[in-house]
Amino acid sequence: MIEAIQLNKKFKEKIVVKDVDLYLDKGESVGLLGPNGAGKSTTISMISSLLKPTSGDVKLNGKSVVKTPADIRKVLGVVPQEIALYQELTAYENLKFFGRIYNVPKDQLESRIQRTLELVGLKERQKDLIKTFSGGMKRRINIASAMLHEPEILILDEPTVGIDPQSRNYILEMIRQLNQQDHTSVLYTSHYMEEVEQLCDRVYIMDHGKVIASGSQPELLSILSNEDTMMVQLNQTSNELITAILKMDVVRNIEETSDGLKIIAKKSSNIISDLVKLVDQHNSKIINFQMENPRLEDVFLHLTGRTLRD
Ligand SMILES: Nc1ncnc2c1ncn2[C@@H]1O[C@H](COP(=O)(O)OP(=O)(O)OP(=O)(O)O)[C@@H](O)[C@H]1O
Repeated sequence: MIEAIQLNKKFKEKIVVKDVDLYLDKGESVGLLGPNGAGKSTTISMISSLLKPTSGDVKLNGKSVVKTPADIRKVLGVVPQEIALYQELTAYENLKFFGRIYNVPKDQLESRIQRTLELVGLKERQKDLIKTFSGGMKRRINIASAMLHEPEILILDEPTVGIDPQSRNYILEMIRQLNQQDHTSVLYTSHYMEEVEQLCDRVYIMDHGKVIASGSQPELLSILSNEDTMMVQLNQTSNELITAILKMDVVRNIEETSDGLKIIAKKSSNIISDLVKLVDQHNSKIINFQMENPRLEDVFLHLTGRTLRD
């Protein structure tokens, strides 16, 4: 359906997106996961024809979007990172305005506004001014405005940043429904691993402007098939002990979390006994030990040596 081919973007001499290949098939939910500044927004701006690539192309059903941007705008709804609403107008008035911009036929505008308000759960608040809404509610109206022309494809740029957990869950559930029940294709950017894990069939992991890994979640997790992730709780810990664990041959990473030490190590049969000995030498004790299932965050760490939030 949509295909990005060798997309590149330079701002002055700075390369911000490099050789990005990406596709989104009909009905799919695809995630673009990467830390701040990875180039996600720039990539989707090029895909949605808002920004011209320095080189490369984007195709919609085989036809160049760069040459004929009008085609993609008809089938695409874009929810940008910034909330773009008129604060002094009501939710209803905002949607009416956006409906006209998106060329929604006049005789369908009213029913589409009511349907999208229902979708985002704000029908009861339609007569209230936007300035009285919480950040999460504004975001929901922003999503509604991108849905008025009933797009086949929805692109969302970090739609849950800076909003309360309740609105966040609401938005995630709403996007899931749009994808699974209405078969809207979704391209979702985020630096929250959990959201991408929850929503997306396939994932592109971006870092420093490049796609560093892509595939279904099981495919991406298989990158870690030679590693074990374990959560270890100690009765007491010290910097010396953490440094000593990190120095163990098989240990690749260690992170202090609220649940204990998260240790990533090369698969080995004697890691547990070696760990017990080391902990003992430092006059500490393991009070809980658990093998963890690897997650997308660990894939990113494995590939870059950093966490998504570094
Ligand atoms: N118009 C611009 N001119 C110059 N540099 C830019 C411009 N737009 C983006 N950049 C730079 O390009 C890099 C990628 O930015 P982009 O917004 O695409 O990243 P992102 O992954 O979406 O991150 P974020 O979540 O922080 O928006 C950043 O270093 C950013 O400063």
